[in-house]
Amino acid sequence: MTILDNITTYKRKEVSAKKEAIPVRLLEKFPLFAKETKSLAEALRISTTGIIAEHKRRSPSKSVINDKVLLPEVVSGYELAGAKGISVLTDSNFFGGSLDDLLVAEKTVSIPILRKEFIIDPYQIYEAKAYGADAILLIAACLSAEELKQFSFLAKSLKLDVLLEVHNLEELQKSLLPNVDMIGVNNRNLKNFKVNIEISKKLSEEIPADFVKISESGISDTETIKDLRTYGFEGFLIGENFMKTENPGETAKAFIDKLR
Ligand SMILES: O=C(O)c1ccccc1NCC(=O)[C@H](O)[C@H](O)COP(=O)(O)O
Repeated sequence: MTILDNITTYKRKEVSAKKEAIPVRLLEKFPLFAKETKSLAEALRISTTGIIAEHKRRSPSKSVINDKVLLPEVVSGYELAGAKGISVLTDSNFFGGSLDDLLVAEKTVSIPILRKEFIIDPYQIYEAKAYGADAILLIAACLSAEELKQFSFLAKSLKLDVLLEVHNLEELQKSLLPNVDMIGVNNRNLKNFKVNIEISKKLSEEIPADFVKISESGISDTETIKDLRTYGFEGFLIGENFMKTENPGETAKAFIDKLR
């Protein structure tokens, strides 16, 4: 069993309980369901820095990263620092996040917000919309080719951008779909948690230019970003490197200033 197997098994139970508590027809009545979304992909395409800064309290690989800082301070600090998008982990069991985090982030910043979740059911896409997300993450390792097609279609019909995460060529090949805006290469091996930036570089040439290329995980210095840009990457998802510090917003600012 990998960590992804554990997470998705847990998610299936969680989602089935949530569907009972708040069915889709009620989610559709949430005020934010009618919100006009902002495109994360567009924001990255016109950006010179391309940072998506993540709110991440803890993780399976690192345990507690930072449970002291308050989310509004973190996300407003990220926006002030010049991040082009905010990623909010909404999983509670493994990452210490919540849908309330998404709501608070939506109220606090005006840049696009990615709901970082392990999506295994269309219900979670409706939930993302109802709680104010502008974009969702789909993970190729968790979904069949048919599910990727259906879930990305649903997201686009709700005006949400789609970031599709891959770890290898096989996953990439089933992910090049018309309703996908961004392809994210995850540098973290989810079997042993080792990070290897070479994975992004290796897969970069297989990603057609109509997708925004994003490199995810384990990025801790600006030299890596400058290098990844030469491979066509326009977005960089960074969590732990900012969150492990006392003031993630200030850390992000110093980081992003070096990229200008
Ligand atoms: O971060 C983990 O330990 C992890 C474990 C299992 C599944 C997913 C995991 N992380 C989710 C992410 O995609 C990262 O939070 C994101 O790419 C940022 O990574 P980092 O900059 O290394 O915090």
